Amino acid sequence: MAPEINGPPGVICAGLAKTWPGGVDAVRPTDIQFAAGQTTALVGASGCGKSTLLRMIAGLETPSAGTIEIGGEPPAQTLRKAGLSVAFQDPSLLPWRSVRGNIELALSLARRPVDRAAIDQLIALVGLEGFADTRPAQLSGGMRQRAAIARALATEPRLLLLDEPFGAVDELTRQQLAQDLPRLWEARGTTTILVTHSVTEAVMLSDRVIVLSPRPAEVVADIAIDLPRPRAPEDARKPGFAAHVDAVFAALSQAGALRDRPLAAQ
Ligand SMILES: Nc1ncnc2c1ncn2[C@@H]1O[C@H](COP(=O)(O)OP(=O)(O)OP(=O)(O)O)[C@@H](O)[C@H]1O
Repeated sequence: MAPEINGPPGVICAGLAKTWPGGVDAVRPTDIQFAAGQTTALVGASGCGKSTLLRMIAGLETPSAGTIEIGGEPPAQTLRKAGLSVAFQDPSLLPWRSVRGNIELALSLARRPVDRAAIDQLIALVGLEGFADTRPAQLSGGMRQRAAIARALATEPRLLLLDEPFGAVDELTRQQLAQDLPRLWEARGTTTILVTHSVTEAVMLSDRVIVLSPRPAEVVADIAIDLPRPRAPEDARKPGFAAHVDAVFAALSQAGALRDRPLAAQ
């Protein structure tokens, strides 16, 4: 069996670029480093290339140019060691398995012990108590997304990649998750990279927000979110928090990302 990865990995993208077949340039040659154990949000206009960037880091798309190293190894290696989890917009749960069954399968595939109590804790963390034995078709879209988040967390990944994981989740649950998840990532020492359309959510969750230009994506601002943790929903109204949100919006505006389609302030 492959050895375990010890500690959260840093991620280094060097000259990373993606041109889709047909000539659509999604990501311009880009150098980005994600520090070990930090949470970084990627924000930018719709269609700018955020998901493409994240999918390349996940090893799900092949870069047209450049390299990605996760803790010094290529993404495929990290995937093989089950050190990487993804939760994307489309939850892709197996329809014939319950919430618990989907989580158990992820653990089995990662060759991790199936600990019923730990699974119950995760299901409770994402607010799905009472739905452990329910199949995806009987869940709402937001509940399916939360089940996918629980599944992504179950294997205790060293690197967690989240693409709009709360897209269909209701506002109150989003706020709860935005409080609970960073605590878990901190306790476990997870390197987290997330894509979100919400600037407030980016600031609430992250140590750092990277602002991308309209397509093809390139880094236009790199903003440290040096606000104390834990952060609560009411903190969003405090001047320090609002100043960070304003800084992200200013960078988006300067990059021309707000021209056609404003990003949500919430
Ligand atoms: N599989 C694919 N084949 C061809 N083009 C693609 C593919 N996936 C994405 N694209 C194109 O790449 C560009 C960037 O898409 P991407 O999904 O990365 O953007 P995004 O910033 O994540 O968008 P959104 O915020 O709306 O989810 C778009 O022009 C899109 O049409």
